[in-house]
Amino acid sequence: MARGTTAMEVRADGVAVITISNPPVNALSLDVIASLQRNYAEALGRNDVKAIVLTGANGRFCGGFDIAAFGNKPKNEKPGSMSIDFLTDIVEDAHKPSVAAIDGIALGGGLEVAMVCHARISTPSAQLGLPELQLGIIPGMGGTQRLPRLVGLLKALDMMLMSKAIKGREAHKLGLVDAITSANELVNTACSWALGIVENKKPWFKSLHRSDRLPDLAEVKDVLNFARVQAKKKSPNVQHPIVCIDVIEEGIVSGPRAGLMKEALSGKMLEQSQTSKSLRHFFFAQRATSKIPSITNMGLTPRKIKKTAIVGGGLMGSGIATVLILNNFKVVLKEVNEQLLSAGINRIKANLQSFVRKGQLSKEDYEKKFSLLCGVLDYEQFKDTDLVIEAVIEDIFLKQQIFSDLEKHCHHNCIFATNTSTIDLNLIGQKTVSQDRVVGAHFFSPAHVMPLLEIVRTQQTSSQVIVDLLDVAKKIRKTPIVVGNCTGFAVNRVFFPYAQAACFLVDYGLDVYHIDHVITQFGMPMGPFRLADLVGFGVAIATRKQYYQSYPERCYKSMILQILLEDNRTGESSCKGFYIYDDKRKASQDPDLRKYIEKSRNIAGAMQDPKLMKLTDNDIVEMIFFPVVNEACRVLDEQIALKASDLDVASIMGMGFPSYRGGVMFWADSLGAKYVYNRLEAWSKDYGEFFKPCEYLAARAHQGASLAAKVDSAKSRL
Ligand SMILES: C[C@H](O)CC(=O)SCCNC(=O)CCNC(=O)[C@H](O)C(C)(C)COP(=O)(O)OP(=O)(O)OC[C@H]1O[C@@H](n2cnc3c(N)ncnc32)[C@H](O)[C@@H]1OP(=O)(O)O
Repeated sequence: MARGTTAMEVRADGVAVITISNPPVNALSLDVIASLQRNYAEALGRNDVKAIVLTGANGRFCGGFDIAAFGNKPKNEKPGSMSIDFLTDIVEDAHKPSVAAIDGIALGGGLEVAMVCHARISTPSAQLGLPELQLGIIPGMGGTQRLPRLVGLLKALDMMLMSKAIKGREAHKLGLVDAITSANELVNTACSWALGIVENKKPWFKSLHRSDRLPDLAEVKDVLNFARVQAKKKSPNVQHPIVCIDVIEEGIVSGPRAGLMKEALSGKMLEQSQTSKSLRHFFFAQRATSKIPSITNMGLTPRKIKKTAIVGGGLMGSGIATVLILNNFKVVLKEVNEQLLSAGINRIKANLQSFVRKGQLSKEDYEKKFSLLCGVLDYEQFKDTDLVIEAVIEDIFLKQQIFSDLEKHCHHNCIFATNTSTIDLNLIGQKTVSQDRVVGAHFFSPAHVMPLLEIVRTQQTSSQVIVDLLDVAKKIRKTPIVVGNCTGFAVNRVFFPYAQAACFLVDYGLDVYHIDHVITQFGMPMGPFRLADLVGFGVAIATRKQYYQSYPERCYKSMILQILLEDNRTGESSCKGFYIYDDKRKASQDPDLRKYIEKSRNIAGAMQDPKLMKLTDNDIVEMIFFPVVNEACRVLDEQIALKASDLDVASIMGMGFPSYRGGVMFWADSLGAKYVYNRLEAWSKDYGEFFKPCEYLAARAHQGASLAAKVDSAKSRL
């Protein structure tokens, strides 16, 4: 079956309107492109056609090249056949003008095709941008050449390197679109404009030949060199931002046709890169998380959540309240006394103000959002809430008490969610009879910033409650992953061996700061020891205990955190942990750390291991992350997570795993299950159970299958 098409209608006034139709975003699939080429050939050949208007069906111009089709392009495709031979030589150089009529979105290839047209008309709210760098590629179809010529070099760099879209109104001010009109008038306005070009009443611009908005060559060099330095600083492990800058430079220095050719050749090379494969995987993986078999395909519609409540105004509770009011939910915040309540409300104010400072919230909106919040000390206001999120400390008895109180004060459809990060939900809901309404809503700290929401269901949680929470996640702009119930759920559980592996290496002779350096070079926002400082040793030790209890056979029990804590080094909050911190929270290495490490090594009875002392940086990365991959395999085997790609999304959005490696499972698959298995197996012989590969991994290694391959034998916990 064809993936989309275009349709052409020739109007009585002589304008051929070509409409791209490929739901849901009118992506340029290979079928759409072939159909567009046929329509153009016909329109240019017909005597009754004076001009062409290009538009998209159902209020969406075009979401760009079909991302799923990258792997399907003909292998021997001539470089530039689309961007030069068709778009430039046929469409832009045609003897009949084309006008793009843009509503909804014009992204990537969508905007590129629009820029080839001789004018663009847009609705004020349409989104225009070249977000290709997010996919590990550069704008193709002439995007690198035409955008700087239409909006100027600085703005074009900002839009491309940051993958930033702009609205129609701003695009008009910048000159990227020629006129703004309503959606109803769009096609008619575009047709009149096209006829205006034919009659010489409107200019016949060819974007590729404009140079009036480009700076002189010396300035171009300066601007691009500065952009290169910034790009290397921001993303040292990827090459495509630098390639993008080089391609832009080629077009300005050697002329746009040379630029187009370099763009085509570089684009082809980047498409095949591991970075692009990883980022494309991440794109689809994010969209797949909310498709839950036997839940989201059962015809259930989400109930309307009007009023929410949070129990506990600490760091997590106030962060969750912030994200809810920011997205227009009414929030009742409950605390146990005036002092804690006002501390919670002040935290929410500070969170909102940080959005105002960044220009993401106007002062007026600040007041509007803040008015959605109501602080309380009892449950009186809970009677008409539709969703309660408990966010108190990790104390099972306290949580049980709160859940039985909720049952007394809330209506019988209210959802009872807990933000616990580790405690078994069955225990939390044990004292209620409403276990079908008990669910985990695990936000990541800071909740108003981190993009992931882990939705935890027990065997009793109703499908309706999951559908409701998925809808809330969408409304508060979080990516949800739905997981089963166990200690640590999916995200924290998968990552518990991360810190333990790092402590193991330190006990056996490696340097804390070297490990953190290697892990940040790999692409994590911070190393495991810097992260432990940030989380705080009190919390880290408490959660570690839960893992020791639940998974004793595969925990590495280092004493280092305990030893530091005993000397009042609690992490960043006390300005002393593995690092020392100045009053601006800047971390520096501490030579004194050595004495604590020595103590930990003595307790562990660990000797400097000559083999470990020879580890390369790559070995260190693998020794820290392969146990994580191993635990992820167990989580999949037990069907705590439904698919490997959910764990990829979770590792990127919850733990900061580099997106350009595709997530922890995709990365492991790029190395091969067999390789991961063999290394873990060898380490487990030398260093014990902590590294022992699980059955799921062993089976895949032996079968030569990928870690993402479906599991048949697993026992579901969902
Ligand atoms: C040659 C060129 O230079 C190369 C390119 O053009 S590369 C592509 C550049 N374009 C992009 O990066 C845009 C990517 N898409 C998006 O940002 C967003 O999907 C959007 C803003 C267009 C729409 O967002 P939203 O309404 O929230 O819908 P969203 O859930 O993201 O997408 C709807 C569906 O369209 C699919 N989709 C979106 N853009 C797509 C694309 N360019 N290709 C293929 N599928 C796409 C999604 O996978 C999703 O599929 P599903 O329903 O089966 O899960």
